[in-house]
Amino acid sequence: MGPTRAVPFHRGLFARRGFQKWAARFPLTRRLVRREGEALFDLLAGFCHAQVLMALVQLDLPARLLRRSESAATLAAATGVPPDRMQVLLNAAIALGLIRRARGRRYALTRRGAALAGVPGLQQMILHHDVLYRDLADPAAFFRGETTPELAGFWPYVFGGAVDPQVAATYSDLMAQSQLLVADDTLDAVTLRGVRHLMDVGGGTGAFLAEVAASHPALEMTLFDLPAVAPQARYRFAGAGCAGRVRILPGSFRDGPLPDGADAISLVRVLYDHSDETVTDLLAKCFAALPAGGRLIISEPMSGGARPNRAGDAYFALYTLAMGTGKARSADEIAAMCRAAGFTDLRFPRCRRPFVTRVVTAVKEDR
Ligand SMILES: C[S@@+](CC[C@H](N)C(=O)[O-])C[C@H]1O[C@@H](n2cnc3c(N)ncnc32)[C@H](O)[C@@H]1O
Repeated sequence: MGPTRAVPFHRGLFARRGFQKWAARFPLTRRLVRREGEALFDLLAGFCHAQVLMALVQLDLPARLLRRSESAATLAAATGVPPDRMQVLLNAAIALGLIRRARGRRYALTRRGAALAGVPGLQQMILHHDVLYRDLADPAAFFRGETTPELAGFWPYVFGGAVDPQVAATYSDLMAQSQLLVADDTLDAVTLRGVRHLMDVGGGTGAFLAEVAASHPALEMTLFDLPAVAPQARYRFAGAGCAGRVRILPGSFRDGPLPDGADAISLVRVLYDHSDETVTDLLAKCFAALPAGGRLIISEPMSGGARPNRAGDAYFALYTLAMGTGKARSADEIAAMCRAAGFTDLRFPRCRRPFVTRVVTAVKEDR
């Protein structure tokens, strides 16, 4: 047996109980020790925090408390939760900054709680986490790749098979609800000046194009998505008064070339669902479909790459791993794949909320 590798000095020190005890009292280190301890405890308790969030949403408390403040007894009676247990839940929600005590022994939402009630798609997102929870129940086995995650079944289209319209409606609704924030942030980050015709590939039920239509009245648009999904966009475009400007093309980007005619293509939350092989093929098809000078806009949550971030690397990376085929890629990885497809002028515009989406743009060079 070879010699055991020594634990680096300062890490070894921090791991020692005696040092922790001393450092927790010593004036120059006690703040650091407390901060580190709290951060570690927060990680340890994170799954309870998430379940408090889930319980609030399942019991519809954010919507109730958005309307008016309520007493614990009223909330208990309305939800079928015994009063003493409702009190535990309310205290937990107060501790997490979602609920506050209001006058007359009532409870109200904080600003964060109001955002939970009002941000489109957030509650649906939380509710569908029951699946991901089950998938992560044995995390070591999950990371070893020894489990069969359920989440893959929730998003059946990624495997390229036929999609049941009922199932498609469920996931399209979840996507459409959460699309509004993504659309806002994407449109803030990129300019469509000079674009004549935008094709949104994997555009779902049209939430992104409906937002684009509102701010770009002269733009022609095409929505391309699977036959079980794309036709649903009709209703949204009719409601948004832009049906005359949008062509809806049902099809699969796995099956043949993409339709041409657009001078810009957007891929919003599409790449991270798919394997490198599928993404390579899709980017090549985007390149082929665009004219010289055409633009590509990619918007989705991304990994931080060499500098991992909480949203991309401690959430979306696990989510896409559970889906089985997807992958949270960094902006640099996506840019490299775009270059390999022939695109140039790769840009990384700043996004307002990188935990919602990040953007990479590219151009098919005008030779
Ligand atoms: C995660 S959703 C994103 C939808 C929308 N862009 C958004 O951000 O809300 C991915 C979309 O890609 C579509 N999609 C998946 N595979 C596809 C394929 N092979 N051809 C066309 N669209 C596909 C799905 O139907 C779905 O609408």
